[in-house]
Amino acid sequence: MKKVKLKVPATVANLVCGFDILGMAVHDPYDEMEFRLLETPEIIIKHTDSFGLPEEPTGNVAGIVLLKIQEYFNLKNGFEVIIRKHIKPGSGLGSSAASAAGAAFGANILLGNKLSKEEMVHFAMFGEELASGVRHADNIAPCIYGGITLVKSTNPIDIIPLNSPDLFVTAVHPQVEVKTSDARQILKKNITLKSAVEQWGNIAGLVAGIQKNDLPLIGRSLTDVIIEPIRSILIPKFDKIKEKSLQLGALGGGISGSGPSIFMLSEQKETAEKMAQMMKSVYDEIEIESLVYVSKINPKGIQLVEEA
Ligand SMILES: Nc1ncnc2c1ncn2[C@@H]1O[C@H](COP(=O)(O)OP(=O)(O)O)[C@@H](O)[C@H]1O
Ligand SMILES: N[C@@H](CCOP(=O)(O)O)C(=O)O
Repeated sequence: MKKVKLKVPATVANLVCGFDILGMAVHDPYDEMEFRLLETPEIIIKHTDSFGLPEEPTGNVAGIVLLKIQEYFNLKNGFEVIIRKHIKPGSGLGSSAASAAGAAFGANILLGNKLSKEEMVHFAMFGEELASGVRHADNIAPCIYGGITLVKSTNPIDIIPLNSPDLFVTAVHPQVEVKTSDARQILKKNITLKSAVEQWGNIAGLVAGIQKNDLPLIGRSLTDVIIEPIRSILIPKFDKIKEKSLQLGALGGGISGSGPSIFMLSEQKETAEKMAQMMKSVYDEIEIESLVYVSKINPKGIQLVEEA
């Protein structure tokens, strides 16, 4: 019986302007996943965390991904997965993507690395479909590839790994739940050509800034005229946190994924830590509990920590 242990990182999707196409992996928080290949065809999911997530394979994003892989390879084997989740579900930090991407990655190692990264993304997207109703890959891709990725297309899958600037990421997760599925439903289905043109400018500017390591360009491209004005209404003190972060020296930032987490990028650790303190105190003032993370962009993504 083979065993694989993984460290699966949180991800920040959208990077403000790149709805459903841009994302980055961070070092903290991360989930731990342990896989065993079984002689029998069952899929067993166990959670050793306290989030009360479904353990039946069809209700858990990891289970769905494993079922699809089992079906694709016509396997007689099954899988046992033990998940210790530290990325809170509904945080906007890619909690569902971590389990989905981790499942594809872990199963692939147990099966002798038969899948390409694109194929792992393909299977992991079934997990995102279960969580949010949509097969988006902007969290899954950076989880699997590491660093910052551009999802040029999901059909066919075309993932462009971008550079990983050496930046700090401060994230705050106020303890109000925003489900990705709900945060998608409130979005407008149509946008004006004027706002599309503005957004294209921001996305292109951000990708150019990342590739050229032009930090001021990254900062001024972290602007969203389409999604943020609608979703930020669901996040208490969003404007205040953004304004104060910029005053403290953030390059820029905004909603992480579909929220409620907010992330900010900075060059200096000191700035990142000051922002974390400020974010916590803003939520303390209004008696909303919050979790704060000071981390860096994670160029590697999912890490294999043990194989036996
Ligand atoms: N293994 C899992 N990890 C995280 N969420 C899961 C898992 N399995 C099922 N879910 C469901 O997915 C949803 C959380 O996903 P989502 O709203 O996208 O949160 P996040 O933004 O943190 O990824 C919840 O409804 C949760 O019950
Ligand atoms: N592009 C998606 C990203 C969702 O990220 P999550 O971390 O909130 O699951 C969206 O914005 O809906």
